[in-house]
This record gives sequence, C-alpha cells and structure tokens, in this order.
Amino acid sequence: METSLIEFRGQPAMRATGADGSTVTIALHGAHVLSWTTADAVERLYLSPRAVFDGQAAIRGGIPICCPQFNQRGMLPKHGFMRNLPWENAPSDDPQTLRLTLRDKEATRKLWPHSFEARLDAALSPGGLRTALTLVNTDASPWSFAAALHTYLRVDDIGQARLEGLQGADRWDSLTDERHAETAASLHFDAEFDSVYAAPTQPLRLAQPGGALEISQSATCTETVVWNPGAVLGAKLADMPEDGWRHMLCVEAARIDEPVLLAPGAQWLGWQQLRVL
Ligand SMILES: O=P(O)(O)OC[C@H]1O[C@@H](O)[C@H](O)[C@@H](O)[C@@H]1O
Repeated sequence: METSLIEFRGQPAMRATGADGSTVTIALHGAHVLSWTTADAVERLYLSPRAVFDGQAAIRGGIPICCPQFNQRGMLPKHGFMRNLPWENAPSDDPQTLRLTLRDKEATRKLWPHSFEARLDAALSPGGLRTALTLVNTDASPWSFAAALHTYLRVDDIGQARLEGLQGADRWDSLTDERHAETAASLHFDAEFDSVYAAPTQPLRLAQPGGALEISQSATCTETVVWNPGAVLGAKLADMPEDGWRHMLCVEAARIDEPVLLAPGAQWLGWQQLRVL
C-alpha cells in the first residue's frame, strides 16, 4: 500500500493506494474517511459536494467518527468532539494499514477531563475497506464512552436500495420512540429513517440494481444505526444538496446503549468492514 499526503478541498489528507489500484482518502481533520474507490474506480462512499472543509466543522459524508458520545445522548457536542479536531498521521505496525491518532489535549480536556489515545486504522483489501477505531485509556482512572463509525454509503438511487439482514433485530425507532423487533426482510427508504438496531451477528447486505455491498462489524459494536434524512430533513441540512439524501445511506457500526467502561491502560477496538459482492 502506498501512502501520500495530499490536499483535499484545501485541507490536508492522507491517501493510500492498494496493489489493485483501490484507494482510501482520510482527512486529518477528524480522521474522517472522505473517499473509498475500488479497483474499478467506482466511489463507494457518499461525500456531500456541499460539505464544509474549514478545519472546524464536521464533514458531511464519508465516515465521521462519533466519539466519545453518540448523537445528543450526553452533555458533549452532538456526536462528541473527535470529528471536529485535527488528528495526526502515525506509523502503523501493519504496512497495509493507514493510521491516524488523536491524544487528549487542552481542547479535549476542557470538554472531557480524561487522558486518552484514539486511533483510526484503515486497511484496503481487494473489494474491501476495513475501518477500525481503538480507544486507549492513558489516564489513572477509568472512563466510559460511546462510539460510532458513521459510514455514508453511496447509493445510485435510494428508492431502489434495499438493506437486508436486520429482520428480527431489536429496533429503536428514534422518530417515533418505539421499540420493536424488525419485521421487514429488507428495508427500503422513502422518507426520513433513523433507527438504532441491536447488531445482528451476520453481515448486512446493501442491494442495488448495480450490485451489492456486504457490511459487517465487530461484536464490540453492539448496535447498528441506519439513517437517511429523507427529502424534508435533507432540505434543511445546509451542507447537503437538496437531492443529496437520494444518494446516501448511513449504516453505522456503533457502541451506544451500554457505554464501554475502560480501566487505566485498557483498550477497546471496534471495526466495520465493507466488501463489494
Ligand atoms: O448532522 P449530524 O450531527 O452529522 O448527525 C447526523 C445523524 O446521525 C445519525 O447517526 C443519527 O441517528 C441522526 O439522528 C443524526 O441526525
């Protein structure tokens, strides 16, 4: 894997190219995966053309890291602070892996008074991308956190996309605040959709007329979040074009309902694997 430092919409980013010509591009801001192209040069992630690249705001699209808080479930900024800070490129033990790290600093301690190291590892394989988030407790006392790899998958037309593999999974529908087991064998999306599922052990499948993608996640990520803003909320998101919601589906590997309690010196690893079928 060859890596280089590039400029992406005016911001520094790392790009890795696999032996088969596939690429992954990660902004230092937020260790935010911006792009994943497979050997056939097809982009597999959605990145909003209106995403803000000012080195401050969270970037709309790609793979935002939500940590140490998910959504508004706590006192921190929405989805935590890690997506709003500059990370550093760091050497990885594995030459096939691109690594970025973030350590606590004044800006993080003001919000969250703990010492930590976070690592984002991205690895390409033929037809695949694996992103892994590691949290290390470098503090003298325990702390707890939630996390999500908030992946925006690119879809040609949301009206024709189907997400399979969630039937029977416990679902919390955040729009209605209802809990029930999912009855649909395959989900389709024609309006706002925002649900947290107990993660099934088997991979999910995103099926489109043009092909399918397998989505799997580590057992440490106990939830899978599925989100599409739909036309009404989509039109209100200033950093997304009006039809942007038609071209994305977020399928997120998450640890939300039971935060991880990490002892001093301990570490946690959560990953998501995408594979073109
Ligand atoms: O606009 P943000 O902060 O990136 O969040 C996007 C969405 O992220 C999803 O994970 C949540 O389930 C949604 O409720 C939320 O709106």
